[in-house]
Amino acid sequence: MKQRVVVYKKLPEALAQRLQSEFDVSWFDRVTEANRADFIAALKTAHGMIGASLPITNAMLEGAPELKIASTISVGVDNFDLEYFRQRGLMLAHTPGVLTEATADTIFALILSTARRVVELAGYVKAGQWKGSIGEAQFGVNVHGKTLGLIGMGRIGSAVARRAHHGFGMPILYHNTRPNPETERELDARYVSKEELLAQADFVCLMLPLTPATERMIGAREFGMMKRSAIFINASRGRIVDEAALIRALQDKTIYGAGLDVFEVEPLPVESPLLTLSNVVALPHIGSATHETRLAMAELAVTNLIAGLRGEPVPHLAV
Ligand SMILES: NC(=O)C1=CN([C@@H]2O[C@H](COP(=O)(O)OP(=O)(O)OC[C@H]3O[C@@H](n4cnc5c(N)ncnc54)[C@H](OP(=O)(O)O)[C@@H]3O)[C@@H](O)[C@H]2O)C=CC1
Ligand SMILES: O=CC(=O)O
Repeated sequence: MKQRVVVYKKLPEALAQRLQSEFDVSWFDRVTEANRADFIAALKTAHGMIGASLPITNAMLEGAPELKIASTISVGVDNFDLEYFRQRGLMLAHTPGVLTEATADTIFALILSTARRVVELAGYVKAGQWKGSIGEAQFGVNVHGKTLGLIGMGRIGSAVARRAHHGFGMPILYHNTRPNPETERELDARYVSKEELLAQADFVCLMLPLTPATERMIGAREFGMMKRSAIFINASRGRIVDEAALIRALQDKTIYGAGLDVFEVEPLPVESPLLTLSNVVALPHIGSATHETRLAMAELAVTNLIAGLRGEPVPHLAV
């Protein structure tokens, strides 16, 4: 008998066929309130599941006694309770590496567009407000030569630092759980405490996983420690930041601006004050969203899933 798989994100046709040829598959392009009960019912007999962008609760998995592996099409694994996976002996696979460069590109887009007010001023042109030569009211701030502070210098953080160091001559400060001497040598980066980083950096960029230790790691106290000219960049997870404190810091001009790809609640509610602030660039969680990268992520996630179900070594296990 074929093993059963539940897919909860639309997959490219070739990958869908790869799964279909080997497994008995239940397909959900995405899970909504309308089909949530069907999704949970499908899990009851599933051996494997693959998808993204959906919090998978322990209650959903309690009803899935045959489950061996969940394969997420993301590097972040915060949609799962890792301790539950460990206790049940379930595998959780993810997609590190293949999205590193695309996500670093997005972060650099946020750095540049926030500092140079690209989105705001493109809107000014489109609105027909460009009537004469621009003046100080439209000036931004330099990126080249400014200090980049990275909280989280892992795969993506290092790729951002490489762009900053080699392309923009930016001195790099970083803060991890521990120093990384190799990265320091390669990028001439300096390991500092979180407090020193917040006080010194012109751009404070978060590139961390969301974990119990990082949840709400940045709040009013931390914004208060940043330079008034600092630009805050977050493309890791919204819940690492106290969003109400961020909004206050931006409204009060405690900091200069923010470039954000992630939010406490996604999609960002249309009534969020963040959308009314001209010193904010807000993106719809597009860190890895290029055709090439999303395909590579889906391919890796399918490879992880198939390996797990065949009892072979899984290339990228988070648990
Ligand atoms: N916006 C988007 O679309 C995307 C967002 N992401 C997010 O980015 C995150 C990072 O991805 P990636 O770079 O591949 O992950 P890595 O594991 O390579 O890097 C994470 C870094 O965070 C550091 N870190 C973890 N916990 C702490 C802590 N408590 N204090 C200080 N530093 C800490 C780690 O330091 P150490 O090595 O010392 O443990 C590590 O250097 C993902 O988990 C995901 O949430 C990823 C892709 C796309
Ligand atoms: O947010 C995206 C991820 O891959 O994690």
